[in-house]
Amino acid sequence: MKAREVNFDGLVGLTHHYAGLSFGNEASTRHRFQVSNPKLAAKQGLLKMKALADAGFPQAVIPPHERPNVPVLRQLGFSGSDEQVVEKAAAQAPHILSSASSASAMWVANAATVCPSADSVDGKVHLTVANLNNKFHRAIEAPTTEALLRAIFRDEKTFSVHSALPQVAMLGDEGAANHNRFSGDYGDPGVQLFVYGREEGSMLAPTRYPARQTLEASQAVARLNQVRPSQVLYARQNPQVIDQGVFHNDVIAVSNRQLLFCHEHAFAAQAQLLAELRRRMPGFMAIEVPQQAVSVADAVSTYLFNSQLLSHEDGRMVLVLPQESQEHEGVWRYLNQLLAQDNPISELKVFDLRESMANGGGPACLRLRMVLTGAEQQAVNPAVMMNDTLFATLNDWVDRHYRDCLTQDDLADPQLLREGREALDRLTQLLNLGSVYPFQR
Ligand SMILES: NCCC[C@H](NC(=O)CCC(=O)O)C(=O)O
Repeated sequence: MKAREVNFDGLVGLTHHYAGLSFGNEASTRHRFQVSNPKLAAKQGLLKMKALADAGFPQAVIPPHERPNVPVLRQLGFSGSDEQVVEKAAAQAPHILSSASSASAMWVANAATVCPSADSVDGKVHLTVANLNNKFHRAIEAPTTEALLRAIFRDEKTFSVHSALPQVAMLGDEGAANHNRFSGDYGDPGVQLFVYGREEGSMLAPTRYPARQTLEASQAVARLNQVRPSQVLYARQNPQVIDQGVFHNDVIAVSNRQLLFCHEHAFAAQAQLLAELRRRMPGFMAIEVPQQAVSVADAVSTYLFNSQLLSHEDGRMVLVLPQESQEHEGVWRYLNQLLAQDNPISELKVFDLRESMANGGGPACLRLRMVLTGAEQQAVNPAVMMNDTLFATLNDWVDRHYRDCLTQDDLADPQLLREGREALDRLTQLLNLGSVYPFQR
């Protein structure tokens, strides 16, 4: 069986809410304190997974994390019973409770960086968990992400899961959202492009918003993942677009096989980067969208580039987009021109992901892509693979356990903590994960 790309999507957690936690992510800031609908959010994500699985793209699911994160609240000095810990945090530091309750683990493009076996020195599939150091609510994801990935990629002969880098700013790592892999067939050796926003000691950095990914982190991830040095390339993000809200590279660029679809202002020294890719990757093609056709601001508000580029077996590509890019006249016009032109993109698929989008997470943020050979696919915990049965099971699970309305004040409710644990305990059984959450240990 040929190697395929399998997309692992994050399942939205029960405490999905809008807290404005991500400075530099304009959607997050704009929707602060709005009322969220966790049930709808989870269902919107499940519908995307199911539709793509039905269209023939291998699809799997990664579960949410335990929230509120009581161990982290204890680490910050809140004490007593679990309920008292939550109650005290709500009274004394509601923003901390919000961070400890964020469902941000749903954006699994930031869970890890993946190296397929075709690119690694030891021939294993490598995953390095991201430390997400730039934001407190995201930095706390790493330990549970690691436990979940180990429960899904259990077979140590096939997979190698690496812990997150040390939690310091110099090693800020945001995972696959800043990583592109180019290849011929998926199973061919590829070129891995690591994109970073800043480098220790360098003044070349954005001034308004933070650059989350560092070169030092990217280099460490490439080492841990055993990417053959001849197959690695590093490129700096254009700091000016970071300052316009492009907090991850996947907000301004997406790639698949030999194709890079990006904005003309995505990278610093873009012309040199594209020349290098052309030199290294036979058949490389770039579609650079000019500012004149789609401005950076419109790219950020519609998430045109936070799309998924997926290959059908016959080589045709589908662009999976959020509804916001269909609703924008200019962006939609551009997309239809793109379809008519000579390039591999032959189809657009549009999804309503509004709940996630309002926190700055589009179709690409919600998935971690992995190139796997047939044997490697067999080695994945089969219970996480999306199919009719799992889709029905998870929808039913969501119906039973999720609320359809959540505000900041609700986070203080000790009942929410109990609901979450009950639901996740059930989920670990449904997905055959064993004990992965702190409350289960
Ligand atoms: N890849 C998309 C990630 C989106 C994520 N948003 C958030 O965490 C917003 C959470 C809030 O503001 O409630 C982030 O910025 O890392």
